[in-house]
Amino acid sequence: MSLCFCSILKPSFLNRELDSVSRHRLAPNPNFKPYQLCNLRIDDNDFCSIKAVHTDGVGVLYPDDTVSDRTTPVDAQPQDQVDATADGIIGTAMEESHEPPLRTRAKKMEGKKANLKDSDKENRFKLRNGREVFEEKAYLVGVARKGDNDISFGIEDSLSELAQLADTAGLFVAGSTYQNLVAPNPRTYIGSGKVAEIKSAIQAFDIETVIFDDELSPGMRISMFKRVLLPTYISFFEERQLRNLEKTFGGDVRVCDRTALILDIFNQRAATREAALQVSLAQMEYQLPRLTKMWSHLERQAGGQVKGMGEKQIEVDKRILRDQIGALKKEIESVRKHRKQYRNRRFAIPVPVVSLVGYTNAGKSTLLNRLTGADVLAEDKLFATLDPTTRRTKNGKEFLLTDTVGFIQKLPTTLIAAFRATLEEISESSLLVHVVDISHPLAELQIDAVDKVLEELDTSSIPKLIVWNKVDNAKDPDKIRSEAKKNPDIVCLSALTGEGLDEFCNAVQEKLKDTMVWVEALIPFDKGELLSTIHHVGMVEKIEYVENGALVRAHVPLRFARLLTPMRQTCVS
Ligand SMILES: Nc1nc2c(ncn2[C@@H]2O[C@H](COP(=O)(O)OP(=O)(O)OP(=O)(O)O)[C@@H](O)[C@H]2O)c(=O)[nH]1
Ligand SMILES: [Mg+2]
Repeated sequence: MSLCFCSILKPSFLNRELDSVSRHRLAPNPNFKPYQLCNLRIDDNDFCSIKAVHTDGVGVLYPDDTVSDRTTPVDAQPQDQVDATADGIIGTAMEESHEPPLRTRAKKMEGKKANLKDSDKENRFKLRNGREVFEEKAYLVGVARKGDNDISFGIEDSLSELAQLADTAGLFVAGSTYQNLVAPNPRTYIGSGKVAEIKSAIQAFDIETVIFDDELSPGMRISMFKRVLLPTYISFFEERQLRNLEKTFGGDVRVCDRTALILDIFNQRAATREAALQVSLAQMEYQLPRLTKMWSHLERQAGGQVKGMGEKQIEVDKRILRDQIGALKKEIESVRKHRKQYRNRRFAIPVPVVSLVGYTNAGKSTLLNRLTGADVLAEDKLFATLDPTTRRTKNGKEFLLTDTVGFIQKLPTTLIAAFRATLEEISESSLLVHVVDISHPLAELQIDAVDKVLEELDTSSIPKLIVWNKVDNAKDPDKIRSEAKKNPDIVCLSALTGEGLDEFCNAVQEKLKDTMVWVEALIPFDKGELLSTIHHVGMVEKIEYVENGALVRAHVPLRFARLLTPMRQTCVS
């Protein structure tokens, strides 16, 4: 019987040990019914049935290829029993504990260990987040577009970034390859010769996962409408690269693409409920078009006796998935409302908000920690930060600094869409600080990639300041420093050593001043608290104490200036 990794909600493509942790976070609502499709086995060696758990019943495909009714009731099995029999894909309802049952993990690992040579055993299990995790071997594949004159990442750079992503996801990169093509092969992304070469590499290196640098086509049916309007479409059915490659590589080799890898990292790293919900939404939206034909194996296996069943099942799955997407969107909306209320409360005290944006690993969190004494995770891994953190700066003038999720080239649009709510922080800030890792050989391309995302987020009206970070790590720091001096919008610093931080704070103040309005107001003595707020949030030029109060000349945020209206004497904006 052929196996089908057809889990709708299989949250992690790679490190399954962490799956349950994330899924538990996704179940804050008891009415939020989880369901997965999973491969079950009855003994240690053989898969005996494919079981589909739905909200209204279970469909089971037995070894003799007969198909049960979908309304077969679910056997109430203890969680750990089911986990132990599933092929690494946990297939039952969520439980309260964040830890997968110890017995299950031990059993899964024992199985893997047993298949390894002694020399491999010690090296393949790594401690991650206090847990022993099996480190899968990955092989990376890319396509260099011939005649592509775009100023973008070269294939080798793109593959080395993919290797960093794989490392962040906890994979061991055993090798990589690429092919020069005018356009990716619609059936298999790469040519047949390359496919054969990768097959040999899979055997030679004992590869478990092959990762492609671009998003592989899921195999969507092209509608008649598109066919008529867009005759350049290659065929009636867009080829299914992912499934074709899986079939070709065969066995247990998993095929995934850059988007799936990024989603997996996000899934592992989502630390708050909002982030977990957003990642889950992105995963479902990524999965939806990939459900096509997933069930066609049922028709084949049933000898064509249940013609149309696969098609029907896809529709059912899609409907369920769409319902889940709808429910998730509602949950995200309610979390978002909460966040908005919090933001509004924050706005009541009109301290300017400065958002740190930039390419992943540029040093945003390190800068936030330096300036605010926060303790945000900052490490040499991609996508260390997923949730925005806002803190008040400690030195000199006050402003709120917000750390945000990093960007990357080829950022999946599903992810941008899912994180749009979080990224609202960016579009509502008074100033954007674009943090660049100036020591990175591809700094310029990274700047372009970030600018592209910022454009998508419609931030053109917000003033920007550019920070050239990691100057301590640059090949020629003096040259960088003198280059930066030539441009008033650029500050050169090192968040690690502290060099240039004062200049940075001054530059932020100058930029913020441009966003403020000039006021001259007479503050009565009994409104002393207004005077201290002006000191906090604005820039006071002069205070004169006169008979009936303090005459203040200052730059203040527009919202605060409105509060001062009754007391203003003259106003030049
Ligand atoms: N040499 C040097 N290293 C730095 C500097 N700033 C940050 N780093 C290092 O760069 C790595 C990434 O820093 P983070 O602050 O996590 O980067 P980030 O932009 O928040 O990354 P994401 O959250 O993944 O988007 C860490 O290992 C930091 O120690 C710097 O000024 N100099
Ligand atoms: Mg960060």
